[in-house]
Amino acid sequence: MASSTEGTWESLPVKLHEGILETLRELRFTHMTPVQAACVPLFVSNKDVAAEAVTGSGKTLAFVIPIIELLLKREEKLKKMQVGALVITPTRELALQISEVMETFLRRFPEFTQILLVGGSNPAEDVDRLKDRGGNIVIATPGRLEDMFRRKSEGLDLASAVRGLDVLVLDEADRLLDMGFESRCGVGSGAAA
Ligand SMILES: Nc1ncnc2c1ncn2[C@@H]1O[C@H](COP(=O)(O)OP(=O)(O)OP(=O)(O)O)[C@@H](O)[C@H]1O
Repeated sequence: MASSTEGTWESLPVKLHEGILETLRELRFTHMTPVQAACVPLFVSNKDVAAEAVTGSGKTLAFVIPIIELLLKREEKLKKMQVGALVITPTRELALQISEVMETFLRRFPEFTQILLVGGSNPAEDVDRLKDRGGNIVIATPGRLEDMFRRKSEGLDLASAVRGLDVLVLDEADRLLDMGFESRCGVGSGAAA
């Protein structure tokens, strides 16, 4: 378990949505970890954030909570095929972990859908899932994500879906860059962890 600080979630200068605070109480996460205390207020205030922290320091929540907060602040409701947040992470295991944490918090925000796009399954199934259910929050590994961007002939226009993106998170950005991600995608604003 991550080591926590003296700061409670309620003590942040930016007030978190009650639905998020309720989930935190349910998880018995009373205090923030240092990386959460440093990142959440900046991220929620629309600042670009780059964080470096050791494994197990609570990085996941440092971006999962701001993603939901920022999507809640949007003036226009996200449509089914509109991606508001994109999280790119180097491995399937990390993507799955992030998606599980996101799922826990989204239980109180059923208005947002999330989709996990990772290798190891038939890409045609991901195309169908995306076309069918859409995804306001996409959690992906780089290879499968790139593949989904090339599926326009199958009726999936992911490039248009990400046009109004509010948040981009590059999880384990150093590993993503080692994988050659930089040469394939333009990196926009958001967070790198
Ligand atoms: N504020 C908190 N209070 C108590 N436990 C927490 C808190 N934030 C996160 N945790 C727990 O600490 C553990 C580590 O958190 P997390 O997986 O987010 O770390 P991480 O830095 O992203 O790790 P990794 O580098 O493996 O991705 C998880 O079990 C998580 O549920």
